[in-house]
Amino acid sequence: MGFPTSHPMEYAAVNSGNSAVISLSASVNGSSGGKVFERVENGFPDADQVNEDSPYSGNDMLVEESPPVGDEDLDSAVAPLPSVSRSNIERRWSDITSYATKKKVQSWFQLPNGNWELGTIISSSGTESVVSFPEGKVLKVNSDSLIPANPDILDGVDDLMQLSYLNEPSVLYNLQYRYNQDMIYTKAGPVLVAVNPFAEVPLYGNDYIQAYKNKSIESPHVYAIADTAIREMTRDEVNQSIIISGESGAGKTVTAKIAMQYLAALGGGSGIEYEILKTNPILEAFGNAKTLRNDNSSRFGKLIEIHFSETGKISGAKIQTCKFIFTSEALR
Ligand SMILES: Nc1ncnc2c1ncn2[C@@H]1O[C@H](COP(=O)(O)OP(=O)(O)OP(=O)(O)O)[C@@H](O)[C@H]1O
Repeated sequence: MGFPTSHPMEYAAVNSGNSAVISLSASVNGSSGGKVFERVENGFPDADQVNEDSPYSGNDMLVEESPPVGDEDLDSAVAPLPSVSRSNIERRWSDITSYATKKKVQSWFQLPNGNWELGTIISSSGTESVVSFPEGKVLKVNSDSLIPANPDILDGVDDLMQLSYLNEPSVLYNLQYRYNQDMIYTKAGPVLVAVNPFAEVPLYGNDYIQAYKNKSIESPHVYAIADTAIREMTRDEVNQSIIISGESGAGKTVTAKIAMQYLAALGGGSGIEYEILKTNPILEAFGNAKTLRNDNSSRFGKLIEIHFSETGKISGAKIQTCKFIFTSEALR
């Protein structure tokens, strides 16, 4: 299976980074403060709970050596490795390849052109492994260059933290798997990763806003992030911030507008929300320009403060802009 390069997709991450900021401020007791996120779990099983086959287990591994064989007899071909004993944690964690071999799972291998290719290890002899790739290609590769792939059952998980193996090709594969089904949003713990579809996707509008408001839908979405922010602001009486970051053309401005639409739908009523939304075209008229990466590239940073009254309704807004200092690359 072919796979794009290490950086196949542009993305914007909501709640991480440093480009556009939407700040929600509650008007209660003058309290203020940013959102404090919980620590991200690493997604690996508890060391006490894993079985003895796992690379996370504290037990030494003992496997035997045998010559490599062909594709046709995978069951008997897999597993033979020289006897090794591992005594420290560092070696244990780095020895995922032999675990993969033993478990007959697939591994990622990076081709010279940067693409990741998913293959099946058919034999391994210490430092070298024979890997079979799609279309009958078989390569002998350095075992250290193999990166474990996740089982098929984890394809397209909502949250990258659910992946057993959290590595670059697995993350890219999962994002692409979801993207192919118009699921452009994926969680990475408290962070939302958005892959720019550069096309209309059926994920927005009143029906979706109502669904996220009623919590009848749980898929990762900017609406869900905005919903959490507004609810936590109301509940804890603490100001909230949504930080949207990504490279030029990743979709930060569009993402900010989507978040503002949700906030306007939930906190609207007085009509002021429409005035806030209407500031976007005016700011863009003066501050955007066409570049190689983006036909409508913001040439300034934005801090949008949305103020809420005690009843949870939007009472005002303040938009601050700041100049960017561009490198020659970014100006193209
Ligand atoms: N959710 C989305 N759905 C459809 N198209 C999108 C979406 N997000 C971004 N796009 C497309 O990508 C283009 C670039 O997005 P946007 O202007 O938001 O990027 P940006 O990260 O703000 O870029 P810059 O930093 O250059 O201002 C948009 O004009 C739009 O065509």
